[in-house]
Amino acid sequence: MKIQIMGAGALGSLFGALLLKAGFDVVFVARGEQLKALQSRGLEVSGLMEEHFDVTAVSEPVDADLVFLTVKAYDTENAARQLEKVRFRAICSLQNGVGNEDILARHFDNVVGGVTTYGANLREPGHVIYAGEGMTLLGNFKGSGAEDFELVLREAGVNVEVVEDIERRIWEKACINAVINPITAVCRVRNGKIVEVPELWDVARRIAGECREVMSRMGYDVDVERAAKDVAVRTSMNRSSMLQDIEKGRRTEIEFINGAFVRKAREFGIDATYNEIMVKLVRGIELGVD
Ligand SMILES: NC(=O)C1=CN([C@@H]2O[C@H](COP(=O)(O)OP(=O)(O)OC[C@H]3O[C@@H](n4cnc5c(N)ncnc54)[C@H](OP(=O)(O)O)[C@@H]3O)[C@@H](O)[C@H]2O)C=CC1
Ligand SMILES: CC(C)(CO)C(=O)C(=O)O
Repeated sequence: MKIQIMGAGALGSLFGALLLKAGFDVVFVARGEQLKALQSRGLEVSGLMEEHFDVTAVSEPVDADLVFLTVKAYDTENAARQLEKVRFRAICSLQNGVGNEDILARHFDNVVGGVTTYGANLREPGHVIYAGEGMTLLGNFKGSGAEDFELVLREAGVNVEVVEDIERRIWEKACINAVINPITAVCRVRNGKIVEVPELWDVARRIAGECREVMSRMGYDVDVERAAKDVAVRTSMNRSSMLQDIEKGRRTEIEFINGAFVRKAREFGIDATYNEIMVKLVRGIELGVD
Protein backbone atom coordinates (compact mmCIF):
# COMPACT_ATOMS: atom_id res chain seq x y z
CA MET A 1 0.00 0.00 0.00
CA LYS A 2 1.59 3.24 -1.16
CA ILE A 3 0.38 6.37 0.57
CA GLN A 4 1.17 9.84 -0.67
CA ILE A 5 1.24 12.89 1.59
CA MET A 6 0.53 15.88 -0.64
CA GLY A 7 1.95 18.87 1.25
CA ALA A 8 4.37 17.53 3.84
CA GLY A 9 4.25 20.45 6.27
CA ALA A 10 3.36 20.10 9.95
CA LEU A 11 0.23 17.94 9.75
CA GLY A 12 1.32 15.95 6.70
CA SER A 13 4.68 15.13 8.29
CA LEU A 14 2.98 13.94 11.47
CA PHE A 15 0.48 11.70 9.68
CA GLY A 16 3.21 10.49 7.35
CA ALA A 17 5.43 9.61 10.31
CA LEU A 18 2.64 7.66 12.02
CA LEU A 19 2.01 5.74 8.78
CA LEU A 20 5.72 5.06 8.27
CA LYS A 21 6.01 3.76 11.82
CA ALA A 22 3.18 1.33 11.05
CA GLY A 23 5.15 0.03 8.07
CA PHE A 24 3.36 1.71 5.15
CA ASP A 25 5.19 2.84 2.03
CA VAL A 26 4.89 6.63 2.34
CA VAL A 27 5.87 9.30 -0.20
CA PHE A 28 6.09 12.91 0.96
CA VAL A 29 5.43 15.65 -1.61
CA ALA A 30 7.10 18.79 -0.34
CA ARG A 31 8.78 21.96 -1.56
CA GLY A 32 11.37 24.54 -0.64
CA GLU A 33 13.47 24.09 2.50
CA GLN A 34 11.17 21.34 3.75
CA LEU A 35 11.86 19.24 0.63
CA LYS A 36 15.60 19.81 0.95
CA ALA A 37 15.58 18.88 4.65
CA LEU A 38 13.48 15.73 4.13
CA GLN A 39 15.74 14.60 1.29
CA SER A 40 19.03 15.32 3.04
CA ARG A 41 18.34 14.67 6.73
CA GLY A 42 15.05 12.74 6.80
CA LEU A 43 12.17 13.47 9.16
CA GLU A 44 12.67 14.13 12.87
CA VAL A 45 9.64 13.82 15.16
CA SER A 46 9.59 15.18 18.73
CA GLY A 47 6.93 15.64 21.37
CA LEU A 48 4.47 12.79 21.85
CA MET A 49 6.75 10.63 19.68
CA GLU A 50 10.56 10.79 19.52
CA GLU A 51 11.79 9.21 16.33
CA HIS A 52 13.83 9.76 13.19
CA PHE A 53 12.75 8.44 9.78
CA ASP A 54 14.57 8.19 6.48
CA VAL A 55 11.90 9.24 4.00
CA THR A 56 11.10 9.38 0.31
CA ALA A 57 10.47 13.03 -0.49
CA VAL A 58 9.67 14.36 -3.96
CA SER A 59 8.73 17.69 -5.51
CA GLU A 60 6.00 16.35 -7.79
CA PRO A 61 3.28 13.78 -7.03
CA VAL A 62 3.77 10.14 -8.08
CA ASP A 63 1.33 7.24 -8.59
CA ALA A 64 0.02 5.86 -5.28
CA ASP A 65 -2.91 3.99 -3.76
CA LEU A 66 -4.17 6.69 -1.42
CA VAL A 67 -3.42 10.40 -1.11
CA PHE A 68 -3.74 12.57 2.00
CA LEU A 69 -4.02 16.25 1.15
CA THR A 70 -2.41 18.44 3.82
CA VAL A 71 -1.62 21.70 2.04
CA LYS A 72 -3.21 24.92 3.32
CA ALA A 73 -6.66 25.54 1.85
CA TYR A 74 -5.43 28.30 -0.48
CA ASP A 75 -3.06 25.75 -2.12
CA THR A 76 -5.72 23.09 -2.76
CA GLU A 77 -6.53 24.03 -6.36
CA ASN A 78 -2.87 24.08 -7.33
CA ALA A 79 -2.21 20.76 -5.58
CA ALA A 80 -5.23 19.18 -7.31
CA ARG A 81 -3.89 20.25 -10.71
CA GLN A 82 -0.55 18.60 -9.94
CA LEU A 83 -2.27 15.42 -8.72
CA GLU A 84 -4.30 15.20 -11.93
CA LYS A 85 -1.11 14.09 -13.67
CA VAL A 86 -0.77 10.89 -11.59
CA ARG A 87 -2.92 7.90 -10.67
CA PHE A 88 -4.39 7.02 -7.27
CA ARG A 89 -7.55 5.39 -5.92
CA ALA A 90 -8.87 8.08 -3.60
CA ILE A 91 -7.90 11.37 -1.96
CA CYS A 92 -8.62 12.50 1.60
CA SER A 93 -8.42 16.09 2.80
CA LEU A 94 -7.39 16.61 6.43
CA GLN A 95 -7.44 20.38 6.03
CA ASN A 96 -9.29 23.08 7.91
CA GLY A 97 -11.79 25.38 6.31
CA VAL A 98 -14.68 24.87 3.93
CA GLY A 99 -14.43 24.23 0.21
CA ASN A 100 -11.42 21.92 -0.11
CA GLU A 101 -13.54 18.88 -0.88
CA ASP A 102 -15.57 20.83 -3.45
CA ILE A 103 -12.36 21.75 -5.25
CA LEU A 104 -11.16 18.12 -5.14
CA ALA A 105 -14.54 16.86 -6.36
CA ARG A 106 -14.11 18.94 -9.52
CA HIS A 107 -10.90 17.04 -10.28
CA PHE A 108 -11.32 13.50 -8.86
CA ASP A 109 -13.92 10.71 -8.56
CA ASN A 110 -13.24 9.48 -5.02
CA VAL A 111 -12.99 12.31 -2.49
CA VAL A 112 -13.01 11.79 1.26
CA GLY A 113 -13.58 14.67 3.66
CA GLY A 114 -11.63 14.76 6.91
CA VAL A 115 -11.56 16.72 10.12
CA THR A 116 -8.77 16.22 12.63
CA THR A 117 -7.96 17.61 16.04
CA TYR A 118 -4.43 16.18 16.06
CA GLY A 119 -1.86 18.91 16.59
CA ALA A 120 1.49 19.39 14.84
CA ASN A 121 3.98 22.23 14.41
CA LEU A 122 7.10 22.49 12.31
CA ARG A 123 10.03 23.45 14.56
CA GLU A 124 12.30 23.81 11.55
CA PRO A 125 12.41 22.19 8.11
CA GLY A 126 12.45 18.42 8.54
CA HIS A 127 11.54 18.55 12.23
CA VAL A 128 7.90 18.19 13.29
CA ILE A 129 6.54 18.48 16.81
CA TYR A 130 3.75 16.02 17.59
CA ALA A 131 1.88 18.42 19.88
CA GLY A 132 -1.44 16.74 20.50
CA GLU A 133 -3.28 13.49 19.99
CA GLY A 134 -6.89 14.06 18.91
CA MET A 135 -9.66 12.55 16.87
CA THR A 136 -9.98 12.23 13.10
CA LEU A 137 -13.37 12.00 11.42
CA LEU A 138 -13.66 10.85 7.82
CA GLY A 139 -16.55 10.60 5.41
CA ASN A 140 -17.17 10.03 1.74
CA PHE A 141 -17.73 13.37 0.03
CA LYS A 142 -17.80 12.03 -3.52
CA GLY A 143 -17.53 8.37 -4.54
CA SER A 144 -15.90 6.07 -2.02
CA GLY A 145 -12.68 5.58 -0.05
CA ALA A 146 -13.41 6.60 3.55
CA GLU A 147 -13.09 3.02 4.82
CA ASP A 148 -9.70 2.59 3.08
CA PHE A 149 -8.33 5.70 4.78
CA GLU A 150 -9.88 4.63 8.08
CA LEU A 151 -8.16 1.25 7.83
CA VAL A 152 -4.68 2.64 7.26
CA LEU A 153 -5.03 5.33 9.92
CA ARG A 154 -6.33 2.83 12.45
CA GLU A 155 -3.37 0.59 11.69
CA ALA A 156 -1.13 3.59 12.32
CA GLY A 157 -2.69 4.04 15.77
CA VAL A 158 -4.62 7.19 14.83
CA ASN A 159 -7.98 7.70 16.55
CA VAL A 160 -10.33 7.64 13.60
CA GLU A 161 -13.98 7.16 12.81
CA VAL A 162 -16.04 7.20 9.62
CA VAL A 163 -19.12 9.41 9.85
CA GLU A 164 -22.13 9.83 7.56
CA ASP A 165 -22.32 13.61 7.95
CA ILE A 166 -18.80 14.75 7.11
CA GLU A 167 -20.00 17.99 5.50
CA ARG A 168 -21.68 19.02 8.74
CA ARG A 169 -18.54 18.11 10.73
CA ILE A 170 -16.40 20.23 8.42
CA TRP A 171 -18.71 23.23 8.89
CA GLU A 172 -18.82 22.63 12.66
CA LYS A 173 -15.03 22.80 12.90
CA ALA A 174 -15.09 25.88 10.69
CA CYS A 175 -17.48 27.51 13.20
CA ILE A 176 -14.95 27.03 16.00
CA ASN A 177 -12.12 28.35 13.86
CA ALA A 178 -14.26 31.30 12.67
CA VAL A 179 -14.85 32.41 16.25
CA ILE A 180 -11.41 31.80 17.76
CA ASN A 181 -8.84 32.20 14.99
CA PRO A 182 -9.37 35.74 13.64
CA ILE A 183 -9.75 37.38 17.07
CA THR A 184 -6.59 35.71 18.34
CA ALA A 185 -4.78 36.68 15.13
CA VAL A 186 -5.88 40.33 15.12
CA CYS A 187 -5.36 40.85 18.87
CA ARG A 188 -2.32 38.55 19.07
CA VAL A 189 -3.60 36.67 22.09
CA ARG A 190 -3.82 33.03 23.13
CA ASN A 191 -7.17 31.26 22.72
CA GLY A 192 -8.16 31.59 26.40
CA LYS A 193 -8.22 35.40 26.23
CA ILE A 194 -11.33 35.23 24.07
CA VAL A 195 -13.41 34.16 27.05
CA GLU A 196 -11.38 36.01 29.70
CA VAL A 197 -11.59 39.49 28.15
CA PRO A 198 -15.21 40.72 28.04
CA GLU A 199 -14.63 42.93 24.99
CA LEU A 200 -13.22 39.98 23.02
CA TRP A 201 -15.98 37.66 24.17
CA ASP A 202 -18.52 40.23 22.99
CA VAL A 203 -17.06 40.07 19.46
CA ALA A 204 -16.74 36.26 19.66
CA ARG A 205 -20.44 35.95 20.58
CA ARG A 206 -21.46 38.05 17.60
CA ILE A 207 -19.36 36.00 15.17
CA ALA A 208 -20.78 32.83 16.73
CA GLY A 209 -24.33 34.14 16.34
CA GLU A 210 -23.84 34.71 12.63
CA CYS A 211 -22.26 31.27 12.17
CA ARG A 212 -25.14 29.68 14.08
CA GLU A 213 -27.67 31.38 11.79
CA VAL A 214 -25.83 30.19 8.67
CA MET A 215 -25.65 26.65 10.08
CA SER A 216 -29.33 26.77 10.94
CA ARG A 217 -30.23 27.78 7.36
CA MET A 218 -28.18 24.79 6.20
CA GLY A 219 -30.26 22.57 8.47
CA TYR A 220 -27.64 22.16 11.20
CA ASP A 221 -28.63 23.11 14.73
CA VAL A 222 -25.36 24.00 16.48
CA ASP A 223 -24.77 26.04 19.64
CA VAL A 224 -21.69 27.73 18.20
CA GLU A 225 -21.20 30.09 21.14
CA ARG A 226 -21.04 27.26 23.62
CA ALA A 227 -18.88 25.03 21.40
CA ALA A 228 -16.37 27.83 20.75
CA LYS A 229 -16.24 28.72 24.45
CA ASP A 230 -15.53 25.07 25.36
CA VAL A 231 -12.68 24.83 22.85
CA ALA A 232 -11.23 28.23 23.84
CA VAL A 233 -11.17 27.16 27.49
CA ARG A 234 -9.77 23.70 26.71
CA THR A 235 -7.05 25.18 24.48
CA SER A 236 -6.58 28.37 26.48
CA MET A 237 -2.77 28.32 26.22
CA ASN A 238 -2.76 27.63 22.43
CA ARG A 239 -1.67 30.18 19.91
CA SER A 240 -4.19 29.53 17.15
CA SER A 241 -2.94 28.45 13.74
CA MET A 242 -4.05 31.81 12.31
CA LEU A 243 -2.13 33.73 14.95
CA GLN A 244 0.94 31.60 14.17
CA ASP A 245 0.55 32.30 10.46
CA ILE A 246 0.31 36.04 11.10
CA GLU A 247 3.32 35.97 13.41
CA LYS A 248 5.33 34.21 10.69
CA GLY A 249 4.17 36.69 8.05
CA ARG A 250 2.34 33.90 6.21
CA ARG A 251 -0.97 33.93 4.42
CA THR A 252 -3.91 32.67 6.52
CA GLU A 253 -6.91 30.46 5.70
CA ILE A 254 -9.37 33.25 6.59
CA GLU A 255 -11.07 33.14 3.16
CA PHE A 256 -11.92 29.46 3.73
CA ILE A 257 -13.11 29.98 7.31
CA ASN A 258 -14.91 33.28 7.97
CA GLY A 259 -15.01 33.93 4.22
CA ALA A 260 -17.02 30.73 3.77
CA PHE A 261 -19.63 31.96 6.27
CA VAL A 262 -19.82 35.34 4.54
CA ARG A 263 -20.45 33.66 1.17
CA LYS A 264 -23.10 31.30 2.60
CA ALA A 265 -24.79 34.19 4.44
CA ARG A 266 -25.00 36.10 1.15
CA GLU A 267 -26.64 33.07 -0.49
CA PHE A 268 -29.25 33.03 2.26
CA GLY A 269 -29.63 36.82 2.27
CA ILE A 270 -28.67 37.10 5.94
CA ASP A 271 -26.24 39.29 7.85
CA ALA A 272 -22.62 38.27 8.48
CA THR A 273 -21.09 41.66 9.19
CA TYR A 274 -18.82 40.48 11.99
CA ASN A 275 -17.43 37.63 9.90
CA GLU A 276 -16.91 40.05 7.02
CA ILE A 277 -15.06 42.52 9.24
CA MET A 278 -12.80 39.75 10.52
CA VAL A 279 -11.98 38.69 6.94
CA LYS A 280 -11.09 42.27 6.05
CA LEU A 281 -9.00 42.87 9.17
CA VAL A 282 -7.02 39.66 8.74
CA ARG A 283 -6.56 40.39 5.02
CA GLY A 284 -5.32 43.85 6.03
CA ILE A 285 -2.69 42.33 8.28
CA GLU A 286 -1.70 39.82 5.58
CA LEU A 287 -1.26 42.64 3.10
CA GLY A 288 1.15 44.39 5.44
CA VAL A 289 -1.00 47.02 7.10
CA ASP A 290 0.66 45.71 10.29
N1 LIG B 1 -0.93 21.70 11.98
C1 LIG B 1 -1.99 21.21 12.63
O1 LIG B 1 -1.90 20.82 13.82
C2 LIG B 1 -3.31 21.10 11.95
C3 LIG B 1 -3.50 21.58 10.68
N2 LIG B 1 -4.74 21.43 10.08
C4 LIG B 1 -4.94 21.90 8.73
O2 LIG B 1 -4.12 21.12 7.87
C5 LIG B 1 -3.68 21.90 6.74
C6 LIG B 1 -2.16 21.92 6.73
O3 LIG B 1 -1.72 22.59 7.90
P1 LIG B 1 -0.19 22.61 8.35
O4 LIG B 1 0.40 21.29 8.15
O5 LIG B 1 -0.18 23.22 9.69
O6 LIG B 1 0.41 23.64 7.29
P2 LIG B 1 1.90 23.71 6.72
O7 LIG B 1 2.03 25.03 6.06
O8 LIG B 1 2.85 23.36 7.81
O9 LIG B 1 1.95 22.53 5.66
C7 LIG B 1 1.53 22.63 4.34
C8 LIG B 1 2.72 22.26 3.50
O10 LIG B 1 2.32 22.00 2.18
C9 LIG B 1 3.33 22.55 1.33
N3 LIG B 1 2.76 22.68 -0.02
C10 LIG B 1 1.75 23.45 -0.45
N4 LIG B 1 1.51 23.25 -1.75
C11 LIG B 1 2.39 22.32 -2.16
C12 LIG B 1 2.66 21.69 -3.40
N5 LIG B 1 1.93 21.98 -4.48
N6 LIG B 1 3.65 20.78 -3.47
C13 LIG B 1 4.39 20.47 -2.38
N7 LIG B 1 4.19 21.03 -1.17
C14 LIG B 1 3.19 21.93 -1.05
C15 LIG B 1 3.66 23.85 2.00
O11 LIG B 1 4.83 24.44 1.48
P3 LIG B 1 5.11 26.02 1.76
O12 LIG B 1 5.50 26.12 3.20
O13 LIG B 1 6.21 26.31 0.80
O14 LIG B 1 3.85 26.75 1.47
C16 LIG B 1 3.79 23.37 3.43
O15 LIG B 1 5.04 22.80 3.67
C17 LIG B 1 -4.32 23.28 6.95
O16 LIG B 1 -5.54 23.33 6.29
C18 LIG B 1 -4.54 23.34 8.46
O17 LIG B 1 -5.56 24.24 8.83
C19 LIG B 1 -5.78 20.80 10.69
C20 LIG B 1 -5.63 20.31 11.95
C21 LIG B 1 -4.41 20.44 12.70
C1 LIG C 1 -9.19 24.73 17.66
C2 LIG C 1 -8.08 25.72 17.37
C3 LIG C 1 -8.63 27.12 17.49
C4 LIG C 1 -7.04 25.45 18.41
O1 LIG C 1 -6.04 26.39 18.48
C5 LIG C 1 -7.57 25.47 15.97
O2 LIG C 1 -8.01 24.56 15.30
C6 LIG C 1 -6.57 26.35 15.32
O3 LIG C 1 -5.75 26.96 15.99
O4 LIG C 1 -6.63 26.42 14.08
